[in-house]
Amino acid sequence: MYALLDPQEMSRADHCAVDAGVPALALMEKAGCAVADVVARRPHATRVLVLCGPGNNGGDGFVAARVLAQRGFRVRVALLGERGRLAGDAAAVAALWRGPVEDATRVDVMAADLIVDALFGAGLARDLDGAARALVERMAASGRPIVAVDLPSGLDGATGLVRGAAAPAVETVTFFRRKPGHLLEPGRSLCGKVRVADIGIPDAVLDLVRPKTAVNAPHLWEALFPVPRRSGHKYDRGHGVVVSGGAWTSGAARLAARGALRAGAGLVTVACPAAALPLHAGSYAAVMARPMERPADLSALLADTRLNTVLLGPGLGVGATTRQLVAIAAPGRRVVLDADALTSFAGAAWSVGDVARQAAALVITPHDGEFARLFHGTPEVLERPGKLARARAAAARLGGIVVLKGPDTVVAAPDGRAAIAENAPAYLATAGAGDVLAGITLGLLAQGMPAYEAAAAAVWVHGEAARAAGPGLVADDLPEALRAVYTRLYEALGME
Ligand SMILES: NC(=O)C1=CN([C@@H]2O[C@H](COP(=O)(O)OP(=O)(O)OC[C@H]3O[C@@H](n4cnc5c(N)ncnc54)[C@H](OP(=O)(O)O)[C@@H]3O)[C@@H](O)[C@H]2O)[C@@H](O)CC1
Ligand SMILES: Nc1ncnc2c1ncn2[C@@H]1O[C@H](COP(=O)(O)OP(=O)(O)O)[C@@H](O)[C@H]1O
Ligand SMILES: [K+]
Repeated sequence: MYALLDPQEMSRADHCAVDAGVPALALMEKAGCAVADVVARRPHATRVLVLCGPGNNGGDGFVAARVLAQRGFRVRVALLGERGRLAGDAAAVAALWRGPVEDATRVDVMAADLIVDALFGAGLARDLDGAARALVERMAASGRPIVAVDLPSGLDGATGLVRGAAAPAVETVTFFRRKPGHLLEPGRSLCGKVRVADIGIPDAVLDLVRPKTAVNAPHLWEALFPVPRRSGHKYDRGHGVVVSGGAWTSGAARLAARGALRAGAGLVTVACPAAALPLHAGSYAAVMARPMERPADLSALLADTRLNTVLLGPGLGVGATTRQLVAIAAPGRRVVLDADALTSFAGAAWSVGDVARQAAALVITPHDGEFARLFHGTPEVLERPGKLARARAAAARLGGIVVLKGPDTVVAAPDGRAAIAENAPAYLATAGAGDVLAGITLGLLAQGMPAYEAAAAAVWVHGEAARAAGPGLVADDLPEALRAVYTRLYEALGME
């Protein structure tokens, strides 16, 4: 359900299934039938044009065409490439198609109510160009509803990036499990509704394939989610510290502190310049505000070892003082770096690697801009194709957890595990939402949750809180909306 397989992993799953005795042709038949089922359920589609490519994606198209014709649809098939060059299972199923096979480079895409895009799927090997690209562009311009087989052709299943061109589908039928490209933008927006068809690959093959990417959902972290115990007290639930900027920029730290408390931290202290004290004290009475005029004041505050989890960044200011505060906070503590704390290390990712080595745990929560600044001059991270690979490379480079935010937030660990979020509504992109996320992460870390799971859980509950708050959301609503999310989670996790 939740595993995401890149094309290589999917190919391994396919081979494992065949080794276990499932005939490859049967997989293709089921795949094509699943596509036909989806097409048959679409409204007003009697004339169906199936565009088949030269590989097995095209094979699925031939099966779908045959099944739809048997069900009474008026089906035309057009092939990109020469029929004589079809091989293996694709050639076998093409031979079962009794109707004409048109030349896809010349076919009139407008003479159809619906187009089945079976040109390229997992085997996309390079950017589309020439006739293939022109065909995809004609398909995209046709305005006809498109049902994509496995992936919209031209979309890279591993990265979610478009290679040359891709036509937006109304529905995409994929097989066995979804692929990262179905969740990562722009892929997600191009796929339309994604349906996963069971084609007879046994779930047990996942034990052999061992995919490292998953949808971010409670299954990943619920076993480690901190649920209050009847016999517990607040000190069991950690003490988080938010390091705040001055009065004018203290809103970000206030949002973070609220997020941390609502996420279940036992206590939250804000360390701030004196001018910001009344603002913090008046925000949530439950937040404790402590004066911090100079970095030494933070050292003094953190001398109490119970304050073992610290967030730095939101509204903190960019520069040497922030770097100094990070250096004070990191040793032996669980640390979240966001916003200004990341920009303070622009082009110096190695320094953040040092922070990770000193800290008990490190989570960074950049958006794309902060990520690009931090890893400026680190091509082995920035030049990786796609958000998932970049986040993974960054986590490996730093030795810490990377939360690369956006509509498709990726959480990545140094060991290669990664989770992609799919529950964030578009209206979550609002000023201060990221500050609340950093605070929720702090709150979960303070409660002792392992860093990868804490970061993934924070992203998920943040998205759920946005949905619970609904359209018109402002960041201030998010900590309040967490209550409904926690109520459901605690119930599901069996709170005493
Ligand atoms: N795995 C499974 O369990 C199952 C998989 N199934 C299905 O198989 C699909 C994968 O099939 P696949 O591996 O044959 O690859 P596919 O996507 O058809 O493309 C390869 C062809 O495209 C060509 N080509 C590539 N890039 C190109 C470009 N830019 N421009 C032009 N040409 C390009 C490439 O040519 P070449 O690179 O060799 O020159 C080759 O001819 C998968 O998506 C699913 O639908 C199902 O049947 C159920 C079971
Ligand atoms: N298009 C989008 N759809 C859903 N969520 C989004 C989208 N764009 C951004 N987000 C989320 O909104 C939040 C914005 O955080 P950030 O960029 O740090 O903003 P701020 O600094 O204003 O808090 C992040 O949690 C991010 O994942
Ligand atoms: K396709």
